[in-house]
Amino acid sequence: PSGARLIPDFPVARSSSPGRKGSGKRPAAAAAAAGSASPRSWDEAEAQEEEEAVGDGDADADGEDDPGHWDADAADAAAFGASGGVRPHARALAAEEIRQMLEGKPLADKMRPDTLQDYIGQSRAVGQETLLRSLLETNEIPSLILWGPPGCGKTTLAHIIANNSKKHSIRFVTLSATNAKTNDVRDVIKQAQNEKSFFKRKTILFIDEIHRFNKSQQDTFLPHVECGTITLIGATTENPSFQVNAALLSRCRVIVLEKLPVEAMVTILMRAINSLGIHVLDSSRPTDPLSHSSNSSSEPSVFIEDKAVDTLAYLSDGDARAGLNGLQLAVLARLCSRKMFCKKSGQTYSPSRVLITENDVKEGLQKSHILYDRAGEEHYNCISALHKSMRGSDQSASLYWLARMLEGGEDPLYVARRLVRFASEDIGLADPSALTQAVAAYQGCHFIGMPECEVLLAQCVVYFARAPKSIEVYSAYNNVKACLRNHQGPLPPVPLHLRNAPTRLMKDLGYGKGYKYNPMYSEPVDQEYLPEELRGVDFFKQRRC
Ligand SMILES: Nc1ncnc2c1ncn2[C@@H]1O[C@H](COP(=O)(O)OP(=O)(O)OP(=O)(O)O)[C@@H](O)[C@H]1O
Repeated sequence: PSGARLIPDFPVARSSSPGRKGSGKRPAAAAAAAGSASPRSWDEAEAQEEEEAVGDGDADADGEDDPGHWDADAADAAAFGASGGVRPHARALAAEEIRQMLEGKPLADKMRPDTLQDYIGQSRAVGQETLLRSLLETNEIPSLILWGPPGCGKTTLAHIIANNSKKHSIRFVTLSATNAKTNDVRDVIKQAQNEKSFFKRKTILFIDEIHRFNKSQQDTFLPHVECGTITLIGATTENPSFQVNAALLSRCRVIVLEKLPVEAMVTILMRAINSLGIHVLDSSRPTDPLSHSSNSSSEPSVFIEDKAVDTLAYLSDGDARAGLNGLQLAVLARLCSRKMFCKKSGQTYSPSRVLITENDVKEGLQKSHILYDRAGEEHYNCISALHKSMRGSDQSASLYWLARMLEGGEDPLYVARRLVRFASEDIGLADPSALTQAVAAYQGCHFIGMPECEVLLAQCVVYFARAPKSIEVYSAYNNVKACLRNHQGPLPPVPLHLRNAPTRLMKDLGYGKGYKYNPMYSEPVDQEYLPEELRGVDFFKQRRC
């Protein structure tokens, strides 16, 4: 992926990053910091303020003891020398101010854009030339299904539509299929009918995670979408062709949102970083003059390494919520550990700089559980570990890998599908009811969703770990497939006696001739079922034919 080159693996200490110096290329975060990202803040006035050149310093030359703390004098003397790559952004904010801004509501919610202008990426769905964009601009909102991976901006797009609709006196009601009941939907529809008939007001109903509604719950909307009582906007991470009723789907426009690319993630993160008044250290410009902080308070300023931003953008895997929350955790953890550090060492002196390093953001991501990458390698590693643990009849390990996936946000249906496969591949005829168990677990997960379905999967996983195993059928079937693959020349014809003969002509050609209908015989029937050239082959015994 393009993002891979954004995070070359070089040590934290700037003095040991010749690769970056030499390449002359600036990482995405530094490039964004240098100009393009438009600062946004909770306080618009602050964001408008002219950028000031603030802060200076660098990490400890070895970056080991406590890379997050250093003081201006030490930094000046470090390898970075009297120069550095501090990229100025918004007004210098003190660490304490930043900590207060980060407490409470998740950063991702605070940063949720209100307008399409601030909505990053997704140009295929809502770019300038798209139909949806013109519809949104003229406030002609069709019923929509927003389909895309987590954190790519589905709810945000709905939020932007809601903002716009309110300006045009359109009601916007939000329900989440994770906790709404059918009666809640009925109430919304009833109110929408009243609003429509008495006040001629339209209602847009946004249902988050619409795939969690079962088919009959989805049927509740159908007539009301049809007659225009409500405009439905559903958001789903699941393929709507399987998870949304066909009839409902045909009345909605499906908008496919994509995983945010690394560049878009950098822009989103940089906006948050600017809003917080955190400064980015540009490692590609080691000779920039280090200016002293313009922060008037005695509190330290907060800095982040540009490679930390790039790493965050890359590891967030297109999920802006994960990236922003990872940033929030990294900054908060670093600010809190600064306090602890001072306490522990009994210092009264507070370090004048706080640096967020690449390691801090990696830890932040781990804490927000997103290092479990649902689309990438970790997804396959964990399912493989689960499969092997069940095969090895280790029930504890099986439960562990199951929980690792589910707690990491894995789709329970993905796990359930693997269990169906395992039931036949590894247990097979040693316990044929395993297949029934797996299919039942799949259906149960489909009915009740997470988190309730986790115990269904846990039960099935333990059943499978404890079950006797047989690969007899699986191996025999593989032998048959190998036989077909290795066959030279045209495949042998189906023996005439095994062919059906529904017409006179076929009978005349010998179809079905000599076939012995088994139920007519009380003793075992001597009859060939394989093609002539395979006579005597036993796929259950041999590995290859
Ligand atoms: N395209 C975007 N532009 C700017 N910010 C975005 C964008 N997409 C997501 N974000 C940020 O990420 C946060 C989470 O996004 P959002 O809630 O829209 O994701 P979602 O696709 O609905 O995810 P989920 O399926 O997990 O509910 C938002 O609050 C916002 O701060």
